[in-house]
Amino acid sequence: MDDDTGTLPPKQDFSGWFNDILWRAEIMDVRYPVKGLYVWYPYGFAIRKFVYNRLRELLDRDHEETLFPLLIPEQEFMKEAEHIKGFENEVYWVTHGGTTPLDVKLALRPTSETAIYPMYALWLRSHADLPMKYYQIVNTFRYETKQTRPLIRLREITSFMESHTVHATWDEAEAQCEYELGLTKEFYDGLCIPITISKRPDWDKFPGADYTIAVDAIMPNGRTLQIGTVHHLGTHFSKTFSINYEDKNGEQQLANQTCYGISERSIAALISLHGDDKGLILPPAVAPVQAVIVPITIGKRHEDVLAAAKKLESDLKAAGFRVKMDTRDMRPGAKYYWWELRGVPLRLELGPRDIDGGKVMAVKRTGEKSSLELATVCDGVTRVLAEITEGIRAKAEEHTKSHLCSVDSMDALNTALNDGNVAVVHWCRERECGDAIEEKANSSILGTEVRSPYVAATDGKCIVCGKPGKATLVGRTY
Ligand SMILES: Nc1ncnc2c1ncn2[C@@H]1O[C@H](COS(=O)(=O)NC(=O)[C@@H](N)CS)[C@@H](O)[C@H]1O
Ligand SMILES: [Zn+2]
Repeated sequence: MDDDTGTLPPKQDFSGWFNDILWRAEIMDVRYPVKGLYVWYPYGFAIRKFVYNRLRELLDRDHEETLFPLLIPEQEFMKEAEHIKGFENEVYWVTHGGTTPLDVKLALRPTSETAIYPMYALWLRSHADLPMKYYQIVNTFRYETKQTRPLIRLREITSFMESHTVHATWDEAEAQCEYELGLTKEFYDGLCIPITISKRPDWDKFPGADYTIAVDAIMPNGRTLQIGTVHHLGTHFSKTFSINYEDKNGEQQLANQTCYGISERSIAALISLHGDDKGLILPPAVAPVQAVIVPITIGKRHEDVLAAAKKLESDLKAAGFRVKMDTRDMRPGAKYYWWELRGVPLRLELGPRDIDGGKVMAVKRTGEKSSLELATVCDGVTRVLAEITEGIRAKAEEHTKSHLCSVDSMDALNTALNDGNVAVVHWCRERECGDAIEEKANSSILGTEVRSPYVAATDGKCIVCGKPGKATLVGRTY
């Protein structure tokens, strides 16, 4: 879309790199004239399509997809006290239809509990209707006052997956929370994104929830990004919205609920964790173009090379790969740069010598080169793409592991965070020690009950008061 002026900043300058890559790799255009609202370029939207196709595949094992209205009448939105408190400063209101003032103000959904739950109250009658497990992927609106940033903190969240489930008992709802965490782990494994899972402190849980378990990624600069949350809602909302059912004994029971959300932050983490100084590096599973064929047509064998390249392209497409052939009138080197910037995982270079030898040069976006037999090129490409995936995963795991460090003093905590790490401390879970940790180290308590292969769930002395404490993640967040 934009002619290329200059080059991408080094990834070391992460925020400069991230802002630049969004337009250079044609992900999102930030020039839309409303703060916090951004435009998907077609290429970015194609990445979103593959990422969310995968999310739908996982959700559809256990949920059904629905779609609820965007506009929520004030009286429904204002029903649940904690929910209102949590969102009253973030909700956008529609007050007019044309020039006619509306008799009832309508909220633009910041999340859809108050749109969905009045309908759940109509749908749910008997225990036989349970469990109900529905999700939608919609845009939601939050008047964010912290710094907005494309893909990370938007005022229109364009790709908001929200799951809302209803269960007969608290325990069944808890089992669903665990199920959704497992689904989220599988989703992010598919994107080669290492995650930490932890239970948010009470002061940071979702408004109206019994508890919140969050999924965080450690970004290149050591700050953490919350890329998913699962909330056990208990009967908070079913009380407010009269979501009850007749149990086996004919008694009316309040339902127990969960809700669960993932947004385009998943794509922010994908871009940020895997990219390098040359641009994006996309795991083949979600790459709109998995392999680009570049015919080397310098010299007289022009026709042979093009014919062989066309055959290669059709063979690979027939085998189900997403392949493009680049025959633009450009120097090969300029083509390489163009596709590397867009994170295409594999480049196939085909020249006269390759054809004569019945081979094609396979160049991984992660660096290594190897030559594949054209006769078995589909198996070769399958193997090489799998190697690329494992290379991307290993690099991200190494990054995450090396940015987690255990500390047992406030000084060491400050140093760890200033060095761009996430700290593992012991915390007694008392509010005042929590406040001390957050204030003295300018940090956020991410959570306890930490689940990560790189964090030992040990007990120890609270870093503030010395009383028995639990392993706790502390970081600086987006
Ligand atoms: N302004 C925002 N921009 C982008 N993503 C956001 C924004 N606010 C929240 N998210 C993402 O959306 C997820 C769900 O949001 S939430 O508030 O935690 N939870 C809910 O809204 C619940 N109703 C579950 S859907 C968060 O984990 C976070 O990854
Ligand atoms: Zn303490």
